Amino acid sequence: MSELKFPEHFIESLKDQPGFDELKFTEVHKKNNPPTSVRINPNKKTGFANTQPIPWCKEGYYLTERPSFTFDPAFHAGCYYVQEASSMFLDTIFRQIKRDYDAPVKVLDLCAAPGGKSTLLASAINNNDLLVANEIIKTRVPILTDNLTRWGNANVVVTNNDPKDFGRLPGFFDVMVVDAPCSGSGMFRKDTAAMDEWSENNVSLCHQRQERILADVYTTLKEDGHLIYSTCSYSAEENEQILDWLCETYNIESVRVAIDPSWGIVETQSERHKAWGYRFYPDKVQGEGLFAACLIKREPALNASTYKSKFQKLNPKEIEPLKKYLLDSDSLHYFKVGDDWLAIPEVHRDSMIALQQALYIKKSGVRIGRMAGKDLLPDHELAMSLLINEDQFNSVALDKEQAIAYLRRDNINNLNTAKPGWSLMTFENHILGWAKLLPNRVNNYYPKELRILSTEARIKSQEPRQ
Ligand SMILES: C[S@@+](CC[C@H](N)C(=O)[O-])C[C@H]1O[C@@H](n2cnc3c(N)ncnc32)[C@H](O)[C@@H]1O
Repeated sequence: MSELKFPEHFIESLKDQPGFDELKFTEVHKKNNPPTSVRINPNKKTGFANTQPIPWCKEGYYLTERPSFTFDPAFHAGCYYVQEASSMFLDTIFRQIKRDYDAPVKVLDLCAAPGGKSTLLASAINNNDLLVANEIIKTRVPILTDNLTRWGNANVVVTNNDPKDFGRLPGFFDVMVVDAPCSGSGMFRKDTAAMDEWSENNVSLCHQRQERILADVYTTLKEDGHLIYSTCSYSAEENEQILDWLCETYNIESVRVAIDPSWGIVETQSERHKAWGYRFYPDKVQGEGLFAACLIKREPALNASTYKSKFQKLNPKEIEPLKKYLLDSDSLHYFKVGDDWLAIPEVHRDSMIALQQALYIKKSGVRIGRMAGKDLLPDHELAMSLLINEDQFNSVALDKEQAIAYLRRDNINNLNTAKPGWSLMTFENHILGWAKLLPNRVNNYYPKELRILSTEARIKSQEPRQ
């Protein structure tokens, strides 16, 4: 057991919290062996040896050991996401409330980078639903877009906005997930450095910021729409007290989530309004600290603004040559950004018009590529997308060594059997990206910014942090 010193006043501040067991909580932090868990992409399935299902998430699994994710091509193909198990509880909440909606839903993930909850939501929604994943901090947007590009869903938009910008879209969303920035105590076991930043004062500052974020974004939720609120903090100020503040400030009701007692999750109620909350303690569940709650807005939203299309009028002749590269190509809306062609399911056309005018969009639907004469210069997003019509492209099956060389953006020659031209590089039937095969060499088009560097830093950064 290693030396462990919690920040001053931390343990005292938790003493009266429901379900808090000081002895067991301290022991589990001393042992410091957090479980490794992954969530499988249901559309790009892959397998792991020796797994155990995570009971509150359909596609979540504990692994008995931590493999080198960096050197696993299936990771880069978007076959799974490395995610802390407690965070996957969103799956239980979302699937439960989704049953109340007959029509397609629009979902906002407000604090989305690096994309753990967004990729979970992308798998839980249907094709006619839409996910908007937003991140306020510009430097954190690329990791979010990369993770969602790998995941492959076409009905996803990534934005880079301040929560108050969503005031331009009153009553737009049916479901809003606010995975708020917090004091981070729930991550102490995995990230002991987080302990240095913890203080009672920081908890109060986080509480104020959480109220501000929720107040800024509240109008974008529809009447009878659901708000899912979560933190990775144990402090009541950031959790149950936020629920009481919401109930006092708005006409909003708490939703009780059905959980199985064997899961070890502690159900709590806020002091004044008895709003339901769900606490994860690492001595009771196989996972890190988390708090989650679900509420439903019971007041009319302001009238939605109307937005007129800014899309260029397109000549159907221009779109025709693109269609063969995509599955379900007649059900898509095509548009151009600069010289690049993009596509999103046609059902989201009006939503795209509103989003384009209200927000700063960083990614929408699938970037297909650009036409050079009659030829398509295909984009990496197309290769990763679930919409790609693979029959239209040559592909080369790489062995593990070649796949890693490709993902490093090294030279990959000796592809003797391959035909010249654009070709998909695959590993065990999973697409990794593009290469252009020339008679005497191979041009590697794997995006430079995604290439494997020799450390594991990139993969670790996929997991949620503050
Ligand atoms: C807990 S993390 C989100 C983790 C993410 N939901 C996931 O599952 O991968 C909180 C996010 O909120 C963002 N954030 C920080 N300050 C914010 C603010 N004032 N408004 C909105 N988001 C903020 C952070 O940049 C961070 O990406």
